[in-house]
Amino acid sequence: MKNILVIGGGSWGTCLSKLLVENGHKVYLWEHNEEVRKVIRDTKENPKFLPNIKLPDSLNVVDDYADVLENSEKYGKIDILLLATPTQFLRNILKRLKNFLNYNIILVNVAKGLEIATKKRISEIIAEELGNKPYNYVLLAGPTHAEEVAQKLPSAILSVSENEEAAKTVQTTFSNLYFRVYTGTDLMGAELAGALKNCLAIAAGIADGMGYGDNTKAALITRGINEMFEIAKYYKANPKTFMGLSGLGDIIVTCTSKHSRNRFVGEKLGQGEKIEDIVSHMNMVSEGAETIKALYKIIKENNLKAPIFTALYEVIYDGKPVSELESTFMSRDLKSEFLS
Ligand SMILES: NC(=O)c1ccc[n+]([C@@H]2O[C@H](COP(=O)([O-])OP(=O)(O)OC[C@H]3O[C@@H](n4cnc5c(N)ncnc54)[C@H](O)[C@@H]3O)[C@@H](O)[C@H]2O)c1
Ligand SMILES: O=P(O)(O)OC[C@H](O)CO
Repeated sequence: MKNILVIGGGSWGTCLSKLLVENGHKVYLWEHNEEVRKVIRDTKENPKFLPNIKLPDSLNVVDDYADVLENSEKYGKIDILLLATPTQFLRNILKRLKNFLNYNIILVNVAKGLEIATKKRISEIIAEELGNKPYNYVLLAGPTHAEEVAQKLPSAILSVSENEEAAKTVQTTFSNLYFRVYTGTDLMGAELAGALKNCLAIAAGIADGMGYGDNTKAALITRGINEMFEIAKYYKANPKTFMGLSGLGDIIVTCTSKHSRNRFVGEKLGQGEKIEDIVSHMNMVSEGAETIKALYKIIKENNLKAPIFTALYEVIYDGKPVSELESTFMSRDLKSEFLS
């Protein structure tokens, strides 16, 4: 049995808290939104972020994560700290959290994105903010929508870390008969794959929203993966990771699922809605709509060949019509499939 503190009670943090309690661990959940915290505590449900799912009675909802880390005699020593906070909010959490990390802890992150202001990956943000605090960083990423995991529908995910022992500890802590965890070591590849697939899912959603068929979407996704390889090459990430659970697996689910927030944003864009209106009516986060801002800068500054991602940014934020995505995709010079 492990003592686990979850920071972030959105869909995924709530779902994983449930799973961890079911796996026999003691779980403390802190959620940013005070009203949501109260509702989870009082009703053992999270209707805002994970509706129609009963949460275990023994899930502990806390009002301050710092209190849990500071009072080990009351809560027990925390073994694993699970960060389930969207990318753009993470740095602020870390700035406070670092004051309470005083022994070696496993830090598991489940967010997938790049920080807009710095273009950094989450492991870089964490390293920057935590400095020389002792921790082992693990990313848990793969094709896992909270709505399905919470219903115990069989799912698989990757526990990836530069520290293999930490990845294995996370594997055994989270695995059960409906949640199969594999281990890996290519942290950068998995981080990039998770961040970029959210952008690709918006493009796939645009194709849905514009009324195109399965052929169009399959072609768009495949050519998008080709652009992801270009970006992986720039980062010197292992392209094999892009074909694993955190890459292809998550691309399939996010580009096709009715649960995907990123695909949904694309669908609405494809139907002619504006990004501000779409996101302001969503409870939940679309990481891709934020990450594309950082990705666009990376593509431009480094002259990377990524016409789909470039057109996607320009459609969302530069006022170009959604038809721009189609013309970028279909009307460029004809060429061989693999150029390099
Ligand atoms: N939902 C899923 O199925 C799923 C699966 C895998 C990974 N993820 C990733 O997990 C991360 C968390 O997403 P989610 O789906 O659990 O969240 P969500 O979209 O369901 O909810 C948004 C969360 O952000 C919090 N938030 C809003 N403003 C904040 C602020 N200023 N500071 C801190 N927190 C704030 C909300 O309180 C809430 O917890 C994202 O990176 C997402 O891509 C989600
Ligand atoms: O709902 P999305 O599009 O944010 O995707 C959530 C997860 O990353 C799926 O694995």
